[in-house]
Amino acid sequence: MDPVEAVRVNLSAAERRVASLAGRRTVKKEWQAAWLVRAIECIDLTTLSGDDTEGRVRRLCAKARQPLREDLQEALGLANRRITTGAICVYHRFVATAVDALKGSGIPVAAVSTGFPAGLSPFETRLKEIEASVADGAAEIDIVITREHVLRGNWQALYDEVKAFKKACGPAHMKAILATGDLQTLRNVSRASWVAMMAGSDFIKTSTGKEGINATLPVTLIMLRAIRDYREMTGHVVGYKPAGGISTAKDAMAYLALMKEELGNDWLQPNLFRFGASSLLADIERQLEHYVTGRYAAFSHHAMA
Ligand SMILES: O=C[C@H](O)COP(=O)(O)O
Repeated sequence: MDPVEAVRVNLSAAERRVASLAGRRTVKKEWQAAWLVRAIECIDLTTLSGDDTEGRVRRLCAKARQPLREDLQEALGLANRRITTGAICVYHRFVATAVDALKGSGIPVAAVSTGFPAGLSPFETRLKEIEASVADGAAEIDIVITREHVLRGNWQALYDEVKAFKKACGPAHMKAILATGDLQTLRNVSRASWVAMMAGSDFIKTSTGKEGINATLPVTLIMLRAIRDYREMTGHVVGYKPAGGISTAKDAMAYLALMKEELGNDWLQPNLFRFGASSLLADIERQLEHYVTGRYAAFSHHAMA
């Protein structure tokens, strides 16, 4: 736990670094369109509502297969490119439905398991939920950590928990949701990131989307630096997923710029970067339509599910 104990974070430097982002990097016209297409390919298209239904999940899967209207894709000169979202993200109950709806597409299904969003159901139940999601065909499992372990500084307990979740995932990729809005300090965010990576997480993810504060750029900076330092120390490459409240093309551009500057182009691919988002795609499609036609469509023209 030495690297975990050694973590220090300079809050004002992190805020300054993030604040300078918009002034230093502007991406316009065809470059912006290209970045937005890449953003689409990195979306975990998500529905995590109490009123989710099989019908909604099937419609979302159809959208994941064809996230950009054909005429827009053609106008962007991408008619021959197969564009899909990075994954679909659903509750365990809808994994089998999504796997069926995505058959033949190669699009993975991610399940939020382990008593999402609070992660407070019995430990054995959480392990069984992971196993059930994998058995139903989930290729990716988004686990939630026990925040109390972080708040009490019980890093060994956090490590043991995440390690057990990873084992239960078997061949499925594991994304560890840190629920950063609950962790009180950026130092805790960094320490939890280290522990989650040491315990074998394939991705670290900010939020469930249900905390009071979800993904932010300062939190992202801290998590990306942890990923970078962890790679330097161990050679292990870990992906990043900001989630919750990312709903505009402008937000997406800021995250992509930070990824590029902090970790480089390798992290601008769906194997190492995902947006967890339910409504981001609609705004990106709207911006791309504006780029192609010069007009903005109503949000309802780009309905999600
Ligand atoms: O993991 C994904 C989040 O739950 C989605 O959050 P959002 O609905 O704010 O986009």
